[in-house]
Amino acid sequence: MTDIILSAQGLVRRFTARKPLFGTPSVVQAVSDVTLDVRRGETLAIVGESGCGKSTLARLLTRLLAPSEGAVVYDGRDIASLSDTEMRTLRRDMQFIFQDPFSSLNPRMTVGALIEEPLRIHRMGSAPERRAKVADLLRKVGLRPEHADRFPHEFSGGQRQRIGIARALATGPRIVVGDEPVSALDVSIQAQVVNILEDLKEELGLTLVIIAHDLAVIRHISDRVAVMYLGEIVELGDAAALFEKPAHPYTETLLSAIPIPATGARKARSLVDGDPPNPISPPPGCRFHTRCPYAQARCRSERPGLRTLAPDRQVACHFAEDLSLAGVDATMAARPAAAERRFAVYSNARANMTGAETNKTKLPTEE
Ligand SMILES: Nc1ncnc2c1ncn2[C@@H]1O[C@H](COP(=O)(O)OP(=O)(O)OP(=O)(O)O)[C@@H](O)[C@H]1O
Repeated sequence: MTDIILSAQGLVRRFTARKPLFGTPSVVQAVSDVTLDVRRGETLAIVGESGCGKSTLARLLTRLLAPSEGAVVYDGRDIASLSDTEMRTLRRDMQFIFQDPFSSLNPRMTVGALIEEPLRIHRMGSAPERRAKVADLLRKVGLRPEHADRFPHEFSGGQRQRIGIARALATGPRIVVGDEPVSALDVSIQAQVVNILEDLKEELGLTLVIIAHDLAVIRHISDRVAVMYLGEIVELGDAAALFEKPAHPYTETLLSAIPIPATGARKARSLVDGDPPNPISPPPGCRFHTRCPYAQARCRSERPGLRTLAPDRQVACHFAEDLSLAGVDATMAARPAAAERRFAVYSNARANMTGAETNKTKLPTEE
C-alpha cells in the first residue's frame, strides 16, 4: 500500500463565463495544471483568496466535477475509468462537508433522517442498525441521540455543521473533504468545529482535506499546506515549516494577515493591496507578479513552475531562494533583524525595477 491515497495529476478545469456587456462567452480557467498528492492519514489544507479555485479543486478531487484535462487517481486508479459499482464505493469512501450549514441541510428532514440518508442510499445496515448508527454519530459530534427527532432550524450554526459532519461520516469514509467547513460560523465557534473534525480524524483514521481562505483556521490542524493563487498551487509543504518560513511572497502575505497571538489584537500589515487579477485574463509570466513586492523583469514574462526548494517544500517563484532563505517570517514586526533582512531583499528587488514598472506596494512596517 502506497502512502498516497489521492492524487491530482495535471488537473485543469475551465468554465465558460459570459461577458456582461457583449454576451461573448469567455473562458475562466479555475484550476490550471494542478498536480498534488494527498497522503494517507494526513490533514492537507488548501488555502488562498476567494476565487483562486479552491472549491473547484475540491470538487474535482471528489469527482463532484469532471476535469477539462488531467486525472484524479484514487488508490492507484484513475477515477474517470471506474465502473458504476466502483463509483458507488468511491462515493462511500469520499465524503464532502459543505461550507454553509444553513443551506446544505434539507430543512424539511429531521436530523436523524438527514444523517441516515447516505446509509439508505448505499443500502448499509437494517433500519434498527441505521438508527443505532445515527445515535452513535450524534454522540461522536457532541450532540445527543434525541436530537435525531428535531429539524435543522432548531440548531445553531455550529451545531448544524456538526450535523453536516455526522452525515459526512455516516458511510465510514476514508477521505473527508471540507470546503471551508467553518467559514460561515462565528469565530468563537470555528475552533470548536475544527477540533471536532481533528479528533474524529484521529479516532477514525481519516484523511482530511480542508479548504480555507484563512490560514489561522487551519494553523493547528494541518500537516501540510497547499497555497493556491489564480488557479495554481504556488507553494506546498510541511505546515509547521511553511508557517515558520514561507517561501513564496504570496504565502508570506497570507501569513502576515494572521493576528500575532502574543501581541493581542495587533496585526502585521499585509504586503499587497487590492483584488487578484481577473481569472478570465490572468497576467503573463508569474500570475502573482502584479501584486508581488519583489517582482522583477523575469517574473513578468516567464511562468515559474512548482519546483522543490527543500525536502517537503515546493514553490513556484523564480526568486524563492533569495526571499525565503533571507529569514523572512510572519512575525517580522516583532523581530527587527528579520525585518531588516527583508527590507534589504525588498530594496534590492526594487532597485532592479524602473519607476514605471514598480508595483503599487507598501513597505512591511508595523501598524
Ligand atoms: N460554474 C462556474 N461557472 C463559471 N465560472 C465558475 C464556476 N465555478 C467557478 N467559477 C469561477 O472559477 C474561479 C474559481 O472559483 P472557485 O469557487 O473554485 O474559487 P474559490 O477559491 O473556492 O472561491 P470561494 O472561496 O469564493 O468559493 C472563479 O473565478 C469563479 O468565478
